[in-house]
Amino acid sequence: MSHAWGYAANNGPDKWVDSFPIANGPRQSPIDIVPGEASYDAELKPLALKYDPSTCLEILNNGHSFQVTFVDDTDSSTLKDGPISGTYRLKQFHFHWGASDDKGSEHTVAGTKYPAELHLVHWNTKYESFGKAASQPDGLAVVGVFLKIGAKNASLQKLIDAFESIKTKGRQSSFANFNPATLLPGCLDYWTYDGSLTTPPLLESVTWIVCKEPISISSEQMGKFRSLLFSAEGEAECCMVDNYRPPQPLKGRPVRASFK
Ligand SMILES: O[B-]1(O)OCc2ccc(NC(=S)NCc3ccccc3)cc21
Ligand SMILES: [Zn+2]
Repeated sequence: MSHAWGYAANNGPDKWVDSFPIANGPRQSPIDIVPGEASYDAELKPLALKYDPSTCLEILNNGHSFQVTFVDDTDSSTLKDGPISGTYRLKQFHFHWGASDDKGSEHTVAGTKYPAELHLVHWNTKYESFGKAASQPDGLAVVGVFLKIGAKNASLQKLIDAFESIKTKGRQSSFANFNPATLLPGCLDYWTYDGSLTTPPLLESVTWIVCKEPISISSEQMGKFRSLLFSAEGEAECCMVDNYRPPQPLKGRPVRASFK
């Protein structure tokens, strides 16, 4: 596509294949997770997540979502065990959400859409950088967490309190001492499968780890997510909503469960 990719009718998920043919590849994400068809694997280990809040660097609006980025030059914030081998470093986390509470997540569970989904992005330290890892079949591991409407979430509120400084595309501000572990559900049971980035370049380098248990977000907090803008300052305002790719064909891939 001549213009940058996005989520509108003229540059959205159905158009991405024009510039990124891998969009029709064999291991694309997200998928619809059908619990009854996932196979319990007793060899799957519990997730070993170790996050150091001092590695938190900044919060930014990249025009597709808002993202919190981390210093990833040491093994201070890592993911180990679970379905992966070796050490993966936390690079960033971001969210996908809908214009209304009946949609917004990328993964779905037996067809059920959640209002939002968190992605914690980690890269395999057997490669020298995120960029190098992102092109390798075992390069990335992303923990997905569903959000459901309920009680106000104090941890999400810390992110929301920074939104006025990143309302428009390209804006960023320093963001320190945030512990991503406070965004995880109490139970870390998960489904896992081999997939891809869900945004261009759609690279097929992601071991997906999708938590069964959602975290809560209040309706008011969801409204604040929807007050961010896809558009840059001075452009016609375009609310940042529906920044999710719909489920893609499973193409025979196994989905394993860490729980019975
Ligand atoms: O599918 B996701 O939305 O969730 C998981 C995830 C991880 C990363 C991205 N995209 C990034 S970091 N692009 C920049 C980039 C991509 C590739 C090489 C360098 C730089 C999107 C998603
Ligand atoms: Zn994502």
